[in-house]
Amino acid sequence: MTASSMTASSAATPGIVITGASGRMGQMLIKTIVDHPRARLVGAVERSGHAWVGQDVGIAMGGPELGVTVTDDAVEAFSVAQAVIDFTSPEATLGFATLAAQARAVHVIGTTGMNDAQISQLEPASRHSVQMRAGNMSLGVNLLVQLTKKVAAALDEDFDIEVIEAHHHHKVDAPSGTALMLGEAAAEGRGVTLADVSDSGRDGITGARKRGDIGFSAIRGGDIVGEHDVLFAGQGERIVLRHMATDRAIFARGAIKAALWGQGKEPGQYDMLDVLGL
Ligand SMILES: NC(=O)C1=CN([C@@H]2O[C@H](COP(=O)(O)OP(=O)(O)OC[C@H]3O[C@@H](n4cnc5c(N)ncnc54)[C@H](OP(=O)(O)O)[C@@H]3O)[C@@H](O)[C@H]2O)C=CC1
Ligand SMILES: O=C(O)C1=N[C@H](C(=O)O)C[C@H](O)C1
Repeated sequence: MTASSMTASSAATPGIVITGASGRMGQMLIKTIVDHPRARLVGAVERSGHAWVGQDVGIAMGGPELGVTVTDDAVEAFSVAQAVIDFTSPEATLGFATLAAQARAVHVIGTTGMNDAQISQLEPASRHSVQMRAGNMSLGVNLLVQLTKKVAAALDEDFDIEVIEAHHHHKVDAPSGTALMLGEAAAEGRGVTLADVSDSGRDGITGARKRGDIGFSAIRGGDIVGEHDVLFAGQGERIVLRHMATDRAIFARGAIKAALWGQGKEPGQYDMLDVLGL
């Protein structure tokens, strides 16, 4: 849909499709959109063969009927959408990027664990539609990103920077998308490239810590929603910047904010700092 062909209703309350509808974030997004005054749920996508396909998504979630049937036909679902919110897997997100671009729908990407090649493959789609990607959609983490940049810029390499993250035992990628955002921010503040100084997955006789490195550690356990510390460890003092998520609704609210923010914007790649104006 072009900006000029948008109906008054779609402009006021954009229609949103959720991919990975049965997932932890998929379900949280659906619940959050249903209660949102400025967004409408117009589609729920799951992969072919999933038990939810063909069922009303509200019923599948164990609640009241929502009038939206789960489909495995993303092309059809996206054709009536002004935005697609996508928290799935890297492979799925690459496919959805192309389809969202064809539908000229804003593509909000929460999926983490994408490698550099996969991130590059997203670019062609962003020439045709707005793409908003962030490893964390919460206001708090995006504020922490800015604080991390500032603190890293103020301190020299006498302070060792470590990013420590903890997540639930289902999480499949490490370091988390958020940890990487924080690492990038620390590197930017210090005026270095993260790839040159990143140190993750320490195990065994690793040798002493290299001055200037930015380290990553990952904890996985239970139902931890997401916790991130940025530690600046000096001689005789330590500074810790911390964010603790206790409810996935913070990510869902951020994603919906991004879907609304993207309406009528020029095609291109954006992040949550753009959305929040930070
Ligand atoms: N940016 C942010 O703020 C946040 C990002 N995330 C990220 O979002 C992603 C999803 O997290 P979460 O909801 O916990 O994960 P879940 O495993 O609970 O959900 C993932 C969903 O995506 C679907 N999916 C996965 N692969 C494919 C595929 N190839 N084709 C179609 N559907 C697919 C799954 O379907 P099936 O069950 O059939 O596999 C499932 O419905 C992760 O990358 C996570 O790190 C999470 C929270 C916040
Ligand atoms: O998988 C999750 O759950 C989360 N993933 C994101 C990440 O990788 O940082 C955001 C949040 O921490 C929850």
